Amino acid sequence: MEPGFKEAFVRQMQRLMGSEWMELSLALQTTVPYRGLRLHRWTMAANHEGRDKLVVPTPTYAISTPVPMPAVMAESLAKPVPWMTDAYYIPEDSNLGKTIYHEAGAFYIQEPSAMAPAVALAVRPGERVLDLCAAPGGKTTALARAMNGQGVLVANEIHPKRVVTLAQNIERLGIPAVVVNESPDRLAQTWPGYFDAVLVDAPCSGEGMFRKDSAAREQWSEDAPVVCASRQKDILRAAVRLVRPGGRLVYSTCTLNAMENEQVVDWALRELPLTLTALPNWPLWSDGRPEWGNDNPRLTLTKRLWPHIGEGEGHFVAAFTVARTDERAIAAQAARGGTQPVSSNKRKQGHTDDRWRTLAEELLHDVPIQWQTTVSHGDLLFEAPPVDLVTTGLKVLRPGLCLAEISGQRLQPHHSLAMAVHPDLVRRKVELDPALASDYMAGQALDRTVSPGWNLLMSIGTIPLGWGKGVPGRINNLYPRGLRRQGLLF
Ligand SMILES: C[S@@+](CC[C@H](N)C(=O)[O-])C[C@H]1O[C@@H](n2cnc3c(N)ncnc32)[C@H](O)[C@@H]1O
Repeated sequence: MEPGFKEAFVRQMQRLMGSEWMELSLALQTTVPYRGLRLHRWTMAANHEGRDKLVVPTPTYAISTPVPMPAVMAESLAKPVPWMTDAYYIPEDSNLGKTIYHEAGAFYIQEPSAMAPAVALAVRPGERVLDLCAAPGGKTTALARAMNGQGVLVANEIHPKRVVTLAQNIERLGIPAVVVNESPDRLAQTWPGYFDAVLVDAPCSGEGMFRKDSAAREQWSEDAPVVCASRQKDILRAAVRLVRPGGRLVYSTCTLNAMENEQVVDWALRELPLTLTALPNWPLWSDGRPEWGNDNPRLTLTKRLWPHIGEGEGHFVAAFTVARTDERAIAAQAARGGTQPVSSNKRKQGHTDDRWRTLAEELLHDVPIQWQTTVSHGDLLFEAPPVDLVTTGLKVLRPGLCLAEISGQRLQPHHSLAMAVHPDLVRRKVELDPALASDYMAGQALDRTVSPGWNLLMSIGTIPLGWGKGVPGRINNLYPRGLRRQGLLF
């Protein structure tokens, strides 16, 4: 038996792949896993520079305007990931994850093959998009980048602990998403046919991660693919109901197992109102195998990344169009105005909170329409959810961007607002050099003289880091205690 693999796994792969298993096995055991990152607040593209501020009104969210990556960082990113814009391979021992730039959401570290499902969903600004199995948020954050801060993005995670991590990543990357903690079935009952595009990055037996994750190898059992396939079908049944007629659904896994890949897709094509659509010809990805899924010839439209062939870990992706759905979905589509893009500033009517209005006017040159009223949730004030998204009765962690929090008698701007707001909207900013930014993220007060009493957006270049407050002789540090780290690199 090959070291590190369970016997039943080896038997299963030999049965499936024949002699090719030897190549895969060798690659899994003798080559290093691929690592990558996606630029998020940064871009390598030159065309984001020099927007004409007289013509283009300042967008509400920073995410709408990625900024050019510093040349010195760009030099270390030599090899692009071919299937994703602004994504690069990084060395296995890269310490970019320990830098101030990572903590500020300039990029997201993600295994390259895992970038493909968000590309496959091909979302556009203004769409209504759901990431149904979203934690820790790798794909949600890519979807948000593609949506440019426009439309409705909902990130759902069923697991109560994992949804907290999801919300933290969404905050760090400055994303104005709705975050929910529900079962797919409950969402399907509440939002029939609401979304233009739904991503199902399904829980799976994780065989594609065996090279990089010894825990995945140890946790695998012979039953896992059977249990996972049954769960995947349940999730897909619900997911289909969430998509508008004619909308898109992407199904992905990080397993090699045919039972969870080709066989689930073959089942979905027979049981659900779905047709497969072609994916781009990503370099070194292979077609799905019809012989592993009931000889269904359409399965060549699905894609696999094999760790012994492609430049990434194991992944499977299938893209569907939803042909028709139930009557509730058709009625819901008519009610929301067909396939029209949704305007991000069309929000439910929240409360007009005088304290928030005063704070917002003090902080911002111009208070965007969607922040003029708020909804409250305990001590927190949020932007109201999109106008046509029903959230009553759901476990909603974040109905939208968190704007402010009540602290004693006072209202303070929330860290999420600092991370999401477009810096050009903010009245008072303090730009830090990298060394000072590292001190700030460690929680130190900064020795600078500014007018006392002001809330200040601290930033590195134009990338926001958090709030500070002017007091005589220094800037008090409002970076959240739970996020502080000593010795971040720069
Ligand atoms: C592959 S992970 C998602 C990774 C994520 N999309 C990303 O890119 O960071 C699958 C997720 O599905 C969740 N999950 C597990 N069982 C589920 C179920 N029955 N319904 C929906 N989601 C489930 C898991 O908690 C896990 O967070």
